[in-house]
Amino acid sequence: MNKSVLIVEDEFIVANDLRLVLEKAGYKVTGIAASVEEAEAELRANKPGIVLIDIRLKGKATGIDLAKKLKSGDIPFVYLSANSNQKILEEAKVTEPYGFLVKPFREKDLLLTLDIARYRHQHSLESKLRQEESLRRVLAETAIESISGEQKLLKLARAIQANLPFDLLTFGLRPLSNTSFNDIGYLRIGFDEYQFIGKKELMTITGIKEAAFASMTDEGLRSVLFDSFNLQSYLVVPVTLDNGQSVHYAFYSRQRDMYQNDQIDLLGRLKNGLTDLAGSMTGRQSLSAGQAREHHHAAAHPDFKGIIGNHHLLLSSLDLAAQVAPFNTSVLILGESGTGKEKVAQAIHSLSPRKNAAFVKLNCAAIPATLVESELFGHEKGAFTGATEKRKGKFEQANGGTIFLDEIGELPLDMQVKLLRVLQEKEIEPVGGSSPVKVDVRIVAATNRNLEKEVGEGRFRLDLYYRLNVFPITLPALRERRTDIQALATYFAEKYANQFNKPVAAIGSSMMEELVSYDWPGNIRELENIMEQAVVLNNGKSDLVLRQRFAARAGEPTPKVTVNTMADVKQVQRETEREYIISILRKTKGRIRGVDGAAELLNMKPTTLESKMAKLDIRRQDFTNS
Ligand SMILES: Nc1ncnc2c1ncn2[C@@H]1O[C@H](COP(=O)(O)OP(=O)(O)OP(=O)(O)O)[C@@H](O)[C@H]1O
Repeated sequence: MNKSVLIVEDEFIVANDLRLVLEKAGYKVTGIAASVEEAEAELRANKPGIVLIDIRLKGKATGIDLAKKLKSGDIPFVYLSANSNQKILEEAKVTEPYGFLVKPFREKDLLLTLDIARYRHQHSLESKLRQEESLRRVLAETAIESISGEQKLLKLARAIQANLPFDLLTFGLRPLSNTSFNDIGYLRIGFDEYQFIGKKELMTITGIKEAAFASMTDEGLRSVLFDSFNLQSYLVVPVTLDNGQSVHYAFYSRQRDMYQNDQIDLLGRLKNGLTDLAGSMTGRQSLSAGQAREHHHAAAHPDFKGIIGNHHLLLSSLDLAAQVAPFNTSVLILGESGTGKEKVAQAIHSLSPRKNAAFVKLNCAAIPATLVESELFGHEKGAFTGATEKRKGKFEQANGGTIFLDEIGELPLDMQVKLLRVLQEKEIEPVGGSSPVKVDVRIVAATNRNLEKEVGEGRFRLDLYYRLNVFPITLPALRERRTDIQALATYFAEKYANQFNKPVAAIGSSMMEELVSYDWPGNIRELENIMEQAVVLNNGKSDLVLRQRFAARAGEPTPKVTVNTMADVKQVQRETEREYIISILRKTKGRIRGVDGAAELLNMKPTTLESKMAKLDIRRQDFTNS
């Protein structure tokens, strides 16, 4: 990106000061505008590398209005504001700024913010360009491959998903023919799994009768698809073939307002490739040639193995993870506790070229503030009392690999400054060390806090927030993807049955109903614990059942006294499990092994029971005389 800046600021003295600072630092100032109109005129004359925008300006339009226009023109911008209240931060956030400076700011903050903004823009642009390039290649290769139209559409579906997310992709000649309906499509059913939808499948799923196709209109078909597949938005790309025929690709999503200018522009740039592909699909190989169909039910993407679920919100997050994985870009994973942030961080590592190096985790909330620095950066022998030996910190352990900084919102402010330095300089300073050490580490951070709020309240540095927020991925709460609960519960039931060497029991229907309607404040971790407990307590002959009723019902506020935190959930489970094992041990008078021993009654291996008892603080001898 070129080092030119447009300043949009209505206070002349401030604007002039900015100009002097920027010019001294080697930037070219293309102009100073006091209002949105003036800024637009400046932009027409000169396209700057970056724009500094004051939020409140002369005239009716605000800096936020200008930002929206800059965003669609892909010009990066940084806000300047005298006020950092949360409401303004939230409004500004919607426009996805590259930085935010709170007045008054120091010269060095200004230059740092511009540096970060340029870095972010360059990285997001680079990865976008690389992806588009590879997509264009796939289109060209698929167009000349001699495979069926259905297989071609499947290839397109897989390749384009990350750039243009969809839940259903259809393809067909237009206008709809009343003699031969030959639309084909793919429904996304897993991360990399698609189900073919042809006329037959459509009739089965939607209940449309053969006769209805004769008078089917485009709108009629769309409304059937919307109802049957629970769709909320769509985008159609019409292309015209050499012979004058018109063909429509249609992308449908379960998310509202999924398709914006970005995607329309992308499709515009891909139009030639899509036209060639459409030509090859409607030409030699007819669409309904009846060739062997690839009903694609393959296992999910290998690197997302163990991440169960196919709700569209989860799949969108995994798309982002797959998209960013190959690059060194920092990633910020957001989501409530127990939603799978660490799992996704690991997947990003194993999908990256760093996969053979270390993945090192540090939970910023779990170490005392005084030890964070030496945990992260290591220390020299004698650096502080107790430092009897030189020790490598997490950054050095992760060299060449990935560091996962969990609960980044808990990092003390002085450590935030040091972390920012590592991000910029790519070097660390061990505690008590005299010289910095170069490290090559990719950072994936996670938090369940609202970082904007933390910034607004002065607990999290704005510059670090922007640097980490280069690529945010938000994981949905379990209650937002209830359709995945059954698959997850079954997965955990099998996992723990195998682990405890017990037969896999079915989940009783009333238990499943409760699981699906519960609000899951502890998300997947809570579900996993509940399933583990149900398996442990199962007698191996009947279905799994819930041992206690949930505290929080769907739609009802979580009662304060019972289960509020993960720790509460664990405590309740621990106690129930403990009570149950104790009741069995009372019956067997402390006998664990043999016929009618506690292990047999609980249908678990005696050694498993013994380790459970140790974990739950239960002593066998307490029951031998009772
Ligand atoms: N989609 C998934 N499929 C199967 N298991 C999952 C999935 N997501 C998470 N888990 C499991 O749920 C538990 C919690 O996940 P994880 O530790 O990744 O959550 P987290 O968001 O990092 O939690 P926290 O914020 O509390 O650190 C783990 O045991 C993990 O293996």
